[in-house]
Amino acid sequence: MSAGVAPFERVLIAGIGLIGSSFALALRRAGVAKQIVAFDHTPAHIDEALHLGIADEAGNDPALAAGADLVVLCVPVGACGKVAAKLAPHLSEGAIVTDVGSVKQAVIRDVAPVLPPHVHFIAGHPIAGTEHSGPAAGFAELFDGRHCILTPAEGANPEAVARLQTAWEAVGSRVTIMSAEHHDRVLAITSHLPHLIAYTIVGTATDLEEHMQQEVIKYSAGGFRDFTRIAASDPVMWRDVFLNNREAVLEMLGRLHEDLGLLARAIRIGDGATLEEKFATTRAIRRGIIAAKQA
Ligand SMILES: NC(=O)C1=CN([C@@H]2O[C@H](COP(=O)(O)OP(=O)(O)OC[C@H]3O[C@@H](n4cnc5c(N)ncnc54)[C@H](O)[C@@H]3O)[C@@H](O)[C@H]2O)C=CC1
Ligand SMILES: O=C(O)C(=O)Cc1ccc(O)cc1
Repeated sequence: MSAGVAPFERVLIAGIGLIGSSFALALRRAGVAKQIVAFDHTPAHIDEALHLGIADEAGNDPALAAGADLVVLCVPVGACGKVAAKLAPHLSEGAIVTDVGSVKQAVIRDVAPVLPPHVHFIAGHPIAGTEHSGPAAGFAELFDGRHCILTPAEGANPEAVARLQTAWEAVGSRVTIMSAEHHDRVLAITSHLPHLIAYTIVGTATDLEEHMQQEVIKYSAGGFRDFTRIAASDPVMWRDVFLNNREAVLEMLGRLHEDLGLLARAIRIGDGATLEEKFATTRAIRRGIIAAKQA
């Protein structure tokens, strides 16, 4: 049991994929959930969650939410509103409802209005994941040492926010609280745009003629390999991220276009000083990230 954290009686994970199953396993590891139940619409995921011992009960009946004091929406961003509406009639008085979606303003827009007034909705996003999906991809250590951002609405119940924060800390995360708008702008540049670039570059390479494709695979130990890992991420999840964080992603994409234009010009006119200066700056940023991780 995690020191000082009162366990939840019944935790409902709605969407027992990579993040849902990892959270369930991490809660178990921390001993902060007496009972874990899974709600999902994929029969194979329900079976796997039971078979792998991720959940004590699992099914596609929204009444599974009855009696839960913590409900975690772990479905793609575009499905959060629909799933919350299904669970809503079964939610207990005082339950904390949260989510793990990669976009926050759209989830809050879709979920908050469909919930009854007797629950506490606090949106959240663990900054931890992989390119894999489904219950079998989950692991208890996923959130260890990783950030988790909570974006409570103004006027959210402070005890509920604190309780949710202790749950994320119990599973190993470092919690930060910020506005949903700020979250969406920060994640647009740090996560959403990098995924868009990876999907694009792998797609562009694949469009090249057959003999080049073989060479792409053969020499993919270079930087391209990292892009292929990211570009293997779940298509539905990422479709929903881009459709639901449209404004911030398009703003960052515009800035990227401008910077790419400057680099293209420097290459065309042989301006080595500009290229070197740019690359020296980005190297310092990378080293700063590594140093901050080690601190
Ligand atoms: N994959 C990643 O690296 C990260 C994902 N996230 C967020 O976590 C959420 C879940 O992502 P993953 O766990 O990666 O996805 P996943 O594809 O592994 O799991 C999603 C689960 O939700 C179920 N589901 C989908 N729509 C449903 C519906 N309408 N009703 C009931 N069940 C439904 C699916 O059957 C599946 O079991 C997404 O919102 C994503 O933005 C957050 C951080 C990292
Ligand atoms: O696998 C990777 O490199 C990731 O970037 C994982 C990830 C994907 C989506 C998120 O919202 C947060 C983390």
